[in-house]
Amino acid sequence: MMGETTPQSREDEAPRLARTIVLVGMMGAGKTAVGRALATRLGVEMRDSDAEIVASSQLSIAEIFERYGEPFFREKESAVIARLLEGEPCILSTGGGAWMSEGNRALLTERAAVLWLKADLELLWSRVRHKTTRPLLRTSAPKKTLTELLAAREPVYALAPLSVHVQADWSIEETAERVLAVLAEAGAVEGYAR
Ligand SMILES: Nc1ncnc2c1ncn2[C@@H]1O[C@H](COP(=O)(O)OP(=O)(O)O)[C@@H](O)[C@H]1O
Ligand SMILES: O=C(O)C1=C[C@@H](OP(=O)(O)O)[C@@H](O)[C@H](O)C1
Ligand SMILES: [Mg+2]
Repeated sequence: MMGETTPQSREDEAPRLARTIVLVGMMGAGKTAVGRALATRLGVEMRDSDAEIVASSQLSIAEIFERYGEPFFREKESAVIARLLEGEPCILSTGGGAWMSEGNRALLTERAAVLWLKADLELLWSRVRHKTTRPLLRTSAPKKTLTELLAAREPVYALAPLSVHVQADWSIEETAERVLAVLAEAGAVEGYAR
């Protein structure tokens, strides 16, 4: 009968990505964790530019910075992002510095739906302070370094077309739901019903 929803047609109406969804934002904002939850929620692949670089080089991010320096890491990061954008639409979590490159911004803006996970300093600090995995914070005053990085980068993150201001009392799942709602509103995810 017309208008009746069969199981098959419901399946056809499952949320669908119009383009790859890219999460940008500071270290500790939750790009990797929320990206993973988002991908599970949508039933699509989740890729993380840092994880791709680690897998292909067989070195940790910290080791890459130590041995070859940040410019080398940034080259790899840009190459990984360009390669992943060639594939099927997916969730792509970037490293915090990826969006600082004008070339990356141009490519991502053209080819993907970019969402900034905005987070305040104290929340970021609470999430990164006990980790040793982020070479840029291996300074004598890491909180000051994080503060300065945030101040320098925030105007650039603000160029992202979409954003969600994450809150300390949101779970990873709840954050993913809120991100999804913003993406659906922007038309980046089709067929999403809460
Ligand atoms: N509600 C939350 N949203 C995002 N991350 C959270 C949350 N609660 C705890 N975390 C933790 O914060 C840390 C930083 O998250 P991560 O996804 O690595 O950030 P990023 O990739 O943006 O640097 C991880 O250990 C993550 O599990
Ligand atoms: O902000 C940055 O410049 C970086 C963030 C890290 O990723 P996360 O943002 O996922 O921690 C990682 O790419 C590298 O340590 C550099
Ligand atoms: Mg990450």
